[in-house]
Amino acid sequence: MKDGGRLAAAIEVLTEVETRHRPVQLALKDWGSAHRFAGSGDRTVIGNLVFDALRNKASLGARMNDGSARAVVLATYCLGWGKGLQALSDVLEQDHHAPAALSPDEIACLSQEPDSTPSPFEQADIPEWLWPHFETVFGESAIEEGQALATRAPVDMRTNTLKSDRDKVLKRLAHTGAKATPLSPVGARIEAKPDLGRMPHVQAEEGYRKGWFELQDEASQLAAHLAQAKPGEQVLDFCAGGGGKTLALAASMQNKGQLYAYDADRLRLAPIHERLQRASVRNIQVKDPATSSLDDLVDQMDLVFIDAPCTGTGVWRRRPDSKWKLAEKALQDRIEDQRRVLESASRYVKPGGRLAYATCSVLREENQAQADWFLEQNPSFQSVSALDIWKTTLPDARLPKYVSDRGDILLTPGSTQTDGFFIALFQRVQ
Ligand SMILES: C[S@@+](CC[C@H](N)C(=O)[O-])C[C@H]1O[C@@H](n2cnc3c(N)ncnc32)[C@H](O)[C@@H]1O
Repeated sequence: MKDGGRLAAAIEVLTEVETRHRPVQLALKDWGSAHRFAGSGDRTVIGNLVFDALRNKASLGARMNDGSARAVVLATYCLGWGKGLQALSDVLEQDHHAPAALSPDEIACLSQEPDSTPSPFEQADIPEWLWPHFETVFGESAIEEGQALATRAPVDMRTNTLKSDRDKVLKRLAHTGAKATPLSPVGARIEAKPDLGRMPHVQAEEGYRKGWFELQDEASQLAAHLAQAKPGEQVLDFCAGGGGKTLALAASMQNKGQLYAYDADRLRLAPIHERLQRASVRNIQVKDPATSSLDDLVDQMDLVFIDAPCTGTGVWRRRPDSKWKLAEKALQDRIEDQRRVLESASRYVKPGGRLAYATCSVLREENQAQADWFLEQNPSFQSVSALDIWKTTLPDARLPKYVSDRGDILLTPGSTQTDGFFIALFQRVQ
């Protein structure tokens, strides 16, 4: 395929996502199945166009005076990827599979800066209703943080220290350009490639199959690290889902002590078994909500980890379609879910034990406000500074920018080049 056909395909897929509310990965897959002649290189470019158009939909829509799929895909190619107006015009005119040639209005928008400054939410590439929420959290950096959430994410991996070490993983992945992550002591990173670039499929690597590393963003690695699960402890991962944090906690525990993985949704737990096996985790009991109870764990845990259900505003780099689907009602629902989870999970912490609360959201309502609420409701818990643990256990890592008075930490793409992630720690004092 030439770029003209790829642009047409990207517009078709994006239209499908927006008008029929199809998840972007599914829409891309369906397009691929219906167009078998397209090679893997074509699919990569089409996918990159669709994802980048979604990431920058508000700013490109403002620039084009038109938020349609055609307008934002053409603007992605011309402006976002820096191909320029001439190259875009040539591509549209020389390929009969290409979308229609540029209109005079489109040429005008693509060739000159707009007369008026776009609104802050458009510059930040976030939904309008979320702008005040971003301002509350980030103040003067709100546009910058929104823009960082609209960039491509790297591929981050966590070394499974039960089976390997970071040097060995980096050596094995040398051909991919993987480098040590700057903050997590067990992380490896392949930087995002620009424009047409394709990211390597690291799950096909021998090291992955052997369980030497897991795919995991550096922020998630740091959240698990800050919880400080220790060998010999009794630890409950209360929202274990597919087991990303469970595996990191197990590695910290060096397979010693007892780790329990629970999730209210048994379907979400399903992938955990295969992952635990590949990673050689042995000190674990998976608690299926349909068949097992946690009653005997009440007041028994040294550490309970809550990777709470949330709006996912911190992972928009990876799921840009979710950015435009998020509704205020969903935020309210997640706030209620989080309170329910905090109330239930905290019952398992023993006197003197710890509770870790994490979300992949950047919104105050889901983060600091929930930590405030929990402390108000539960006088038997007090706050523990995650920042102090960062300082003592990550002495070489730059300090995070967004830290609350209590020492709760918010990581962001703009400040730590990670996903957006919040972590607060508590200790049960009585
Ligand atoms: C952010 S996801 C967890 C991701 C997972 N920890 C990982 O690292 O792959 C949040 C999880 O919380 C679970 N959840 C939601 N409400 C819950 C509840 N009341 N009790 C336990 N788990 C709950 C959801 O099913 C979902 O799997």
